[in-house]
Amino acid sequence: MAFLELASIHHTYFTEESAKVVLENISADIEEGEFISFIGPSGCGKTTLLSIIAGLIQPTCGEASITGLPPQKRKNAIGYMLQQDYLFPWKTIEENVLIGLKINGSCTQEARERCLQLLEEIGLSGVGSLFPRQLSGGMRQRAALVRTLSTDPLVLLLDEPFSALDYQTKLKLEDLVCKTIKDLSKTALLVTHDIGEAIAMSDRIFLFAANPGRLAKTFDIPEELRILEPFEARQHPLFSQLFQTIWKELQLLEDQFGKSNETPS
Ligand SMILES: Nc1ncnc2c1ncn2[C@@H]1O[C@H](COP(=O)(O)OP(=O)(O)OP(=O)(O)O)[C@@H](O)[C@H]1O
Repeated sequence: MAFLELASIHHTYFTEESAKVVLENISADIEEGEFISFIGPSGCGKTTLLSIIAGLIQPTCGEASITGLPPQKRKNAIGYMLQQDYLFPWKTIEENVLIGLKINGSCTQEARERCLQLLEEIGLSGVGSLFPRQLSGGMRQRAALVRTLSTDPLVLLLDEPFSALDYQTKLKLEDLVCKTIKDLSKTALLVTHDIGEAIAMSDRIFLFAANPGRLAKTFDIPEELRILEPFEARQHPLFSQLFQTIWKELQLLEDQFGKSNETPS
């Protein structure tokens, strides 16, 4: 039995005028500790699928389930990190990082120390008393990662967490986030538009087709790349081969998506 199971998920958004089928028959098994990236044309439903996995949206049909976890333990099983850091500007970094624990009523001395340790490991020692405005975008996003990890979730959902950062910061953060996630043995699902980022960080890539969103292909990242840090993986000859293969597949899907969106004359 898989750790995280997506079972025949369909989702339709209903508005007053119409019903839009966004996801169709998404099924996949994800193992504990796997890092999976979701890529696909804009609007194919990647964020909707993450929201379903997070339990923020109830799918029209099907189910996303974390096996072996009783319902009362699922509440804190998932951490969600977004493109924007959403740190509270009036709170210090330490207060921001600990906020999830406080809301949960689980801000024990041990949990607090674990968070502060994580801040240090992620290169943010000494910034706990500063306010978000006093940090760079990359530092704020690192603080947001620590906040996401503070409640010790089993599954991390990462929705384009690096897309608002400059290229150099993004590359550095990819290495750091990958290492942190591996060291803590978390299961991670990343939504990205960056094929290189997906190849460099993941164990597998799910390529989605659009209109309606469905799982078109799965790519297993070769062992030679998976053992490398993302930055090193980008230099490996297999990286560019895989990049080209996925790029071509994505172009085909985007062409099909474009055609399916054309209105007949
Ligand atoms: N609350 C909503 N109500 C109605 N339609 C919605 C809602 N949220 C998203 N949609 C539509 O569902 C489709 C999928 O959206 P979603 O954000 O999941 O796609 P995505 O693949 O993450 O897109 P992108 O890559 O551009 O971020 C889009 O057509 C979007 O307009």
